[in-house]
Amino acid sequence: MAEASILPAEVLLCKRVQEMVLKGEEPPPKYVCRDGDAVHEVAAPFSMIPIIDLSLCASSTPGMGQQEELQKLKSALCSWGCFQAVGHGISSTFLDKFREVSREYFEQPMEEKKKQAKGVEDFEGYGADPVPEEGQFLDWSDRLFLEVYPEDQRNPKLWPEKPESFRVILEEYSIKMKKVTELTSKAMAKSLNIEENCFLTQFGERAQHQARFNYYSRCQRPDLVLGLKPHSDGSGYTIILMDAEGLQVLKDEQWFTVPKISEALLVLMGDQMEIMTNGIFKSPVHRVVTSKEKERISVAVFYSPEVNKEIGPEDGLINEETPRLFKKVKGYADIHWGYYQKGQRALHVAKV
Ligand SMILES: O=C(O)CCC(=O)C(=O)O
Ligand SMILES: [Fe+2]
Repeated sequence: MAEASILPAEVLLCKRVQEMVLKGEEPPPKYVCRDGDAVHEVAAPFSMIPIIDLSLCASSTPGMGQQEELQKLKSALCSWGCFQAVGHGISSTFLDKFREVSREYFEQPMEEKKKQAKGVEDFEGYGADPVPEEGQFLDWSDRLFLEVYPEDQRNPKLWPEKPESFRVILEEYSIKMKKVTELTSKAMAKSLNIEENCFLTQFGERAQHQARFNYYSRCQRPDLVLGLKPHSDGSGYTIILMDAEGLQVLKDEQWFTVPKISEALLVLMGDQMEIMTNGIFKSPVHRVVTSKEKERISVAVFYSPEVNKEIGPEDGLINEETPRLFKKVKGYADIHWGYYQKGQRALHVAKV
């Protein structure tokens, strides 16, 4: 432990958490960030984060409960900032296949994963997030980060060739994700009674999809170490597939565990949707806890407006009663990243 305490973050981040666990190493001090806040935790009852049927919201023949579903969607995003999406058009069998191949990727020998290894300060590839600012804690996780859309932004060298089915399945998932983002963006606009394509237009033709495969190794000290530190996403919104509980959302100053629902995708607002909805939808602070018993896998797809596109609150959401809260912003993802590395939120930067 004495030796570990002098290791700077740059050095620790060259090692994979998975390797430390296999070698039976204790979490080094730079990973220790919790101070007994566990007492305030509540496992969210199954029904607290609403389950929304996207196909019902999208149907072009209104009726049959569409208005109620849209109302439920709006209310979920105003309070929780997230919802569990079903009726998204992806079969449970395929979701399981995608979970499985993601797990197989991380369970390969380190030599295989090192083919996608990133430099400590790079973003894309296999490894950990770049070194945070002094004084920030490290996350008990390894991840593979890949650009997915626009297609010309992909870095094929970083798309794993093993497991053999990885690329084909990721490609298929990506195509399906495009449909899910279209359904979701339209449903959100409809729920706010604004033109159904308005968010799609703001995201733009070259909207970004980035996939982040997260592997949270088992941890001997879940009371002291987090899988992912508290943060809000800098995306427009994020679509998360998980294979176990562990993700927690902050609401009314309390952490709530997101239940795992096999057939559902968690859709979580990022800061840019909070801006585009003039603060009506909330971009929630969330974190991932660690577990002694089981490792956890998740795949987050960050859906963000195209690079260099100015975004801002929808005109239809601004009136005398609800005046403009946010300015138009450009390059928000980069601004967000700067604050993220300091363990801070960035949203104030966009406030009027
Ligand atoms: O692992 C999860 O469930 C959430 C991941 C997450 O919040 C992120 O990658 O930004
Ligand atoms: Fe996140």
